[in-house]
Amino acid sequence: MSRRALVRRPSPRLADGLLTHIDRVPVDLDLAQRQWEAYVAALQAEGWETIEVPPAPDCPDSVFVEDTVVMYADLAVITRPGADERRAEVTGTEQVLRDLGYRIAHIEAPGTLDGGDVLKHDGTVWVGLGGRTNQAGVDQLAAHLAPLGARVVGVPLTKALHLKSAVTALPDGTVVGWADVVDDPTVWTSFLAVPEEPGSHVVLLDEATVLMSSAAPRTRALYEDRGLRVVAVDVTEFEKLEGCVTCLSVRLRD
Ligand SMILES: CN(C)C(=N)NCCC[C@H](N)C(=O)O
Repeated sequence: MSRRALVRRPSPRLADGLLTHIDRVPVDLDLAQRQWEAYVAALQAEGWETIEVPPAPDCPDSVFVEDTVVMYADLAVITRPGADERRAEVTGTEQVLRDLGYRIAHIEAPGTLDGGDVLKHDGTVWVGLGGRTNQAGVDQLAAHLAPLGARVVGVPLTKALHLKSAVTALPDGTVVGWADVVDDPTVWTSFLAVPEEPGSHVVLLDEATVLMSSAAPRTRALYEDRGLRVVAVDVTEFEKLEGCVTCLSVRLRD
């Protein structure tokens, strides 16, 4: 199986990115650029080929490329972001995926859907509803993915920006989350509350390895005790903009 991931370098306007649940604090652009390069290098060191979506310098949040598409098998569902300010970001992602040979579908108005609201594991696709994603967006995603055998489940989300701001899944399907912002943990048969907010976001690099923020050392230890290998990266400048490790890439598996 080839392992490729989309990434998009930070805009010079990164510091103007949208904020919903946290207060604005100064962002160090040079540090953000170095952290992004280290994030890309970490993916590459783990055997992932990275493909850059052309930069979108006028879009402050464009580094958060995860929000522009939902990948499922050979299908790329291009999103319609819930924030007007982010709508222009999808064009570059669509072009790259088209050139790579993926089938393309779109979320259309009145639907809205952000990739950060979509958590996939083993044929089930949970979609956070209540922030950037609406019911029409969930319904359209379900229609696009049904022929591929996916089961799409809308889940309430009122306390965090995106579903993956609140929960992600470990390789064994355990859903890990920061309990304060999880509306209903009973959605998942196996839910594990983690001791630090940045620890609730993992990117699966392979069946035994996760990428996570270095700002959650106790959660890292918890994952290592479960037998996982952890790759940790500094993403402080993106965390200041309500981003996390998942938002900075889109994994393509085929
Ligand atoms: C899982 N997460 C959090 C994401 N996929 N995206 C983060 C986007 C942050 C951006 N400032 C915004 O407000 O859109």
